[in-house]
Amino acid sequence: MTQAVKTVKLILEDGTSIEGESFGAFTSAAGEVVFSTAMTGYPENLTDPSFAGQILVLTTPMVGNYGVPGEELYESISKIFESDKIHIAGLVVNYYSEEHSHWNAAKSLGDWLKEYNIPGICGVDTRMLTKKLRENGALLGKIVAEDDVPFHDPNLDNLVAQVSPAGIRHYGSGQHKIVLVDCGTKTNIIRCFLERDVELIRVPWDYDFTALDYDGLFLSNGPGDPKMCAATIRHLQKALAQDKPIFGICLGSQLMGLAAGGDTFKLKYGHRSHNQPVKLTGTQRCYITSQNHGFAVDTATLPAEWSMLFENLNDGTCEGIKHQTKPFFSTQFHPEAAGGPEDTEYLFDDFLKAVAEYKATKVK
Ligand SMILES: NC(=O)CC[C@H](N)C(=O)O
Repeated sequence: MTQAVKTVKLILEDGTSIEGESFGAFTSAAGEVVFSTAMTGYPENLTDPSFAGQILVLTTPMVGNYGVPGEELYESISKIFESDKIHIAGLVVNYYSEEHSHWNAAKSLGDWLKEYNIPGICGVDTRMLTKKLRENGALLGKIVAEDDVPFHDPNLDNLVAQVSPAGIRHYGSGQHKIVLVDCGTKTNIIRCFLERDVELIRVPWDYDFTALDYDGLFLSNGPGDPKMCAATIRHLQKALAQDKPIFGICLGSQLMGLAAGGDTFKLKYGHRSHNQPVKLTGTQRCYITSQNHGFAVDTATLPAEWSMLFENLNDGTCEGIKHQTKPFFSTQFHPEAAGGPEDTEYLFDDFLKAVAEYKATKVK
């Protein structure tokens, strides 16, 4: 039996109202409407905690055709997904394909969204919608099924506190003891460390890690406005006064900028795709990177001992920072990829090399 088509609306705060067809959960949800131009990677993107509170528009015209994999565990974390649930508030696509075919597909995208009570709307001209978001900047919006819901700006919430784990967890065994401050970490960051001779101590966003015995500090990605993470910034400031290597990704990069005394600002519509070009400062070397962020460090506000490490070649914004003399660096993009290109995964090796060097100087 074919299912009856259920109509839903995508309503934006500027008054735009677009009618489409429901897939996933038939429910209403509000959030910040953002777009991604990535052509693949919806299992990874939807489970990336950085997307919490956001209604995600995918510009690629057909979505769902490779289904969603089943869950498998690796070291007690997901082997496939970027966290243990879907984090987006809603999904907007042009053509949704319930029919799917892939060697590891276990269910359809619509059934997966239903499991987590997340609404999807299809039949939307997502490229027209993206042009609007590029002109106006990101807008608040809502997917409305039967009951209306108020608009809600997720950037006013402490989303990191909502997605960060409650307790400390240990993973792996290896030469280097790394503290990972989990502001909403993607599991591929954990996988990247565990493939590299590391004992990982994963702590909540507001945990005072400075008293722990560790060799290097890592700050994860995460949702929302980095200025909400006052506790992490406070602890990070203590770590910046020391010499142990520090590496931050995305939100982690923004937190390092803020802890160093710099400022962050909201980009007009953010960077979300798997093909963002960045240039390594001081070279002509370009890397193609995976990105998902709406805020950035304002390079002009960085104190003299810090500088821009990577620059976005589309809009010139800061894609990472580094300290002039200490082993502290960050990337605004995602070197762990998942999905996206793996070209910058070597940065995990650079960080661990800095950790090994730091330990060697300590022994002397
Ligand atoms: N992926 C991330 O860590 C995103 C960081 C931050 N929430 C932003 O949107 O800029």
